[in-house]
Amino acid sequence: MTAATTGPVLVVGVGLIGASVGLRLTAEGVDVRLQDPSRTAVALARDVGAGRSARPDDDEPALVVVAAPPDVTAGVVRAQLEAHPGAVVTDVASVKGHVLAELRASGVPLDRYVGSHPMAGRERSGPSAAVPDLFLGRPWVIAEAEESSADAVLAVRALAVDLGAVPVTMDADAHDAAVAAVSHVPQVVSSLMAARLVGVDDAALGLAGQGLRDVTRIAASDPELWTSILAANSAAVRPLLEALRGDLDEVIDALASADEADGPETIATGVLVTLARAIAAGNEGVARIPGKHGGAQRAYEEVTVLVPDSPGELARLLTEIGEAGVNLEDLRLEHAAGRQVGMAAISVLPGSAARLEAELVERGWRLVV
Ligand SMILES: NC(=O)C1=CN([C@@H]2O[C@H](COP(=O)(O)OP(=O)(O)OC[C@H]3O[C@@H](n4cnc5c(N)ncnc54)[C@H](O)[C@@H]3O)[C@@H](O)[C@H]2O)C=CC1
Ligand SMILES: O=C(O)C(=O)Cc1ccc(O)cc1
Repeated sequence: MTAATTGPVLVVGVGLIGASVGLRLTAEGVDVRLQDPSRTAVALARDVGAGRSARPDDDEPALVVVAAPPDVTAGVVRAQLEAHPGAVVTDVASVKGHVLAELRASGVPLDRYVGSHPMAGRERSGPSAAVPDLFLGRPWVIAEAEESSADAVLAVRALAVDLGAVPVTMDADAHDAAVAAVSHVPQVVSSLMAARLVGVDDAALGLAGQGLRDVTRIAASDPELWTSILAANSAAVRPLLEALRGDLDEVIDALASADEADGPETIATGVLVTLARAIAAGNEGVARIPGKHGGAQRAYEEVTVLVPDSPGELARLLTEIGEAGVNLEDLRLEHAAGRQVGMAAISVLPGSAARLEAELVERGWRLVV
């Protein structure tokens, strides 16, 4: 066993996140027990290999991981602190300030409690969507409170590391402001955008490309979970949405002026620059998103290859890129609706694209140029 987490670990709430924690810890040889008000969820989590059902006569857990919906998390954490007086208790709820405030108000001693939040998820929920590598390389926020003991903090950091994540220390309020900007507001924007597609006719949707897919990917998320997250982080999310509404109003006003004009020359002064600034500000923002290894985003070169839609073709392409001695930095697949071919956009280090293109053409691949 290589894990620093020795267990036993009790996972309370065995949906996507809880069962993913259990899967990885079980694979590391840790004794994991599963508990959930849904007996089906427990049985399913057990079946996928996340651990075994908790029993009333179990010995005491060393660590309890609460992975229940955010609105019930504080109550469940409190019950676990009281039920297991020797255990460290953490929770993984997406909002931290609300949970901590509720726990403080309850008066329960918090030395054995350390809130946390893995920045990893999927659009699907429940134990059947669990995967052991969900947290690999992802940030895991450790939102220690003033009351948290050093030992408890160490145990939760060790858990994050054992799950392959990268622990990041932040206090609860800073965490909530950060996730409002990088996770919660993007969810609202994506959902609202996707909702606008409901009335769009099929012919128009057939023209959709990767741009629309990129903007709406997370709109497939679970409505119940996100209702709970947004309600619990309303104080941090609302001002950002108000600022966004201001930006939208500026763009709408500019478009209204452009609409009234007969051509670019007659558009009122300042209108076009408003539009250009909106897009340029987006360029500036997107350049700030860290790249795949967490550092500043790198400018990769991209080679786009047509891949026949038949078994083994993508694997053959990847093998041949390796044989060409070029390191694949990233891979994006695009599917053209109704066509028997896909497009693989291969990101490579600057300076490598021309060589890779030549190698692939020589091997008979068709490139999109
Ligand atoms: N889904 C995601 O992408 C991420 C979710 N989180 C957080 O993880 C937590 C769990 O989310 P998911 O696993 O996605 O949800 P899920 O819906 O897959 O699973 C939640 C589980 O909690 C159980 N549950 C409900 N009430 C409970 C209670 N009172 N006590 C114990 N268990 C209870 C449910 O029966 C269900 O099995 C949430 O707090 C969420 O904010 C954190 C990071 C990412
Ligand atoms: O937001 C993201 O980028 C995700 O990867 C999914 C996610 C959803 C909810 C969370 O609390 C944390 C992460």
